[in-house]
Amino acid sequence: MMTPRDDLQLRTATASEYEAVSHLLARAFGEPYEPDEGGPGAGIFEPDRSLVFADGDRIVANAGAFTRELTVPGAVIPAAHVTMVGVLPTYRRRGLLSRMMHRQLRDVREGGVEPIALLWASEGTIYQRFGYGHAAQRLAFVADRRDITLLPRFATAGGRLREASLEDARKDLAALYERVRVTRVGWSDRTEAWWDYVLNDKPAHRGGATARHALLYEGADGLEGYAIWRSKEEWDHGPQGEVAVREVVAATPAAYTELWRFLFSVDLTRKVNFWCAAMDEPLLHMVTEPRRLRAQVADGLWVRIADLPAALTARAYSTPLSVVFEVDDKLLPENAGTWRLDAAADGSATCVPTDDAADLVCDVSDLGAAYLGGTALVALAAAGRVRELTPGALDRASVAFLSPRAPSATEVF
Ligand SMILES: CC(=O)SCCNC(=O)CCNC(=O)[C@H](O)C(C)(C)COP(=O)(O)OP(=O)(O)OC[C@H]1O[C@@H](n2cnc3c(N)ncnc32)[C@H](O)[C@@H]1OP(=O)(O)O
Repeated sequence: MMTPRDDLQLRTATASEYEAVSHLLARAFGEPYEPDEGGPGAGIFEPDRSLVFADGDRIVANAGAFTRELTVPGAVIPAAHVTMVGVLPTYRRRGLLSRMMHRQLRDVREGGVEPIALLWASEGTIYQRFGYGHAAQRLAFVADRRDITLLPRFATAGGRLREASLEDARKDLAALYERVRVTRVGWSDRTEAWWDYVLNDKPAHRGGATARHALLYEGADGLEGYAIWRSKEEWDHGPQGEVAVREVVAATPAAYTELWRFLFSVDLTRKVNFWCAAMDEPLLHMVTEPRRLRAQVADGLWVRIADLPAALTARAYSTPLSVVFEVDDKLLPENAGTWRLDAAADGSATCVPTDDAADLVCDVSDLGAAYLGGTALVALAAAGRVRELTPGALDRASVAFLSPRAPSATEVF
């Protein structure tokens, strides 16, 4: 590390500093800076949760958080959605990120409302040192649509597809998303300001593709699913266009089938690109040759337990469980120690300090990784991260922590 900048003071931002923070982030990410005064980014900015370092009148580092709900196994909970983290290139490796992360986690914990923090990492290597665990992987695929055939059992389901502009469809999209997101672990709530942000489709960001369209599927009882997508024209001895899928939200299997049947059949296109399919993506079970989806595993959500007993009792478990964890947490020592977690069949759970002998030994990042029910404790044990002291405890805890459907993430925040 270069000489630490202990002289710089950490403080929260003011509302008028949004552009200065955006400018800093553009520099840190190596992106062109685009003023967004009054734009969708400004609408979701939470200055009082934005921790900044200023050197004189220049903001040189920022770490923010959004106040949102997150669906976790069996519950919807408040969770700090950590975001907009950046340090100016000439201030890097002087400990500024570390100071922001320590303060942010302390604030989240002492706020007493959000038992966990979560984030998307620009690089996985950054956040594990602060106790984040990899909680939701995703699948990204770019398939040649000519290779993708639905199994014969997926005969046309009936219903109706219609296309609409994002603006016209917005109310319908929001209503359906709200219905579905509470059933999907890893999905966050969306206020009106969030819909402005999610549906923002600046021409400069389209890379030569069309505007985004909404594709809506209606069954006998009304709207059952939608997709947001765009296409890009390309020619090379014939049509080579691409369909880029932003999100697919379906309340019924019929909606899911018909939306994807359409997306895999757009005239003059060859490639279908979807970057945030779930690890248990249904398409893998719907097509004749799953291999041809060419799906690749990528990281998605990283979770940090801020308040261990609050977090472990906020979610539900797949089976009743009684287990004693010995947990290490260097950054938030209140989480460290030996805890008994009891989960009952009715979904309630208690988590209290105990003097009983531990069944399992782990780091707080392992509980973060397991929190959404997508990373099995048994896999973390195989990796040498979780240690079993009582035979059988690992399997029992592992099964209880798992979520029936894999957690997934719909949007980078
Ligand atoms: C949730 C989000 O917003 S993700 C976006 C994160 N931001 C970016 O990727 C933008 C570009 N990068 C940056 O702005 C900065 O390099 C940051 C924010 C990643 C790191 O900020 P810094 O102030 O340099 O971090 P800091 O000096 O506190 O480093 C802490 C430790 O992490 C390590 N570290 C920090 N960033 C990285 C990295 N990108 N790769 C590897 N190690 C890293 C440092 O080497 C240091 O290790 P040490 O404790 O063993 O010495």
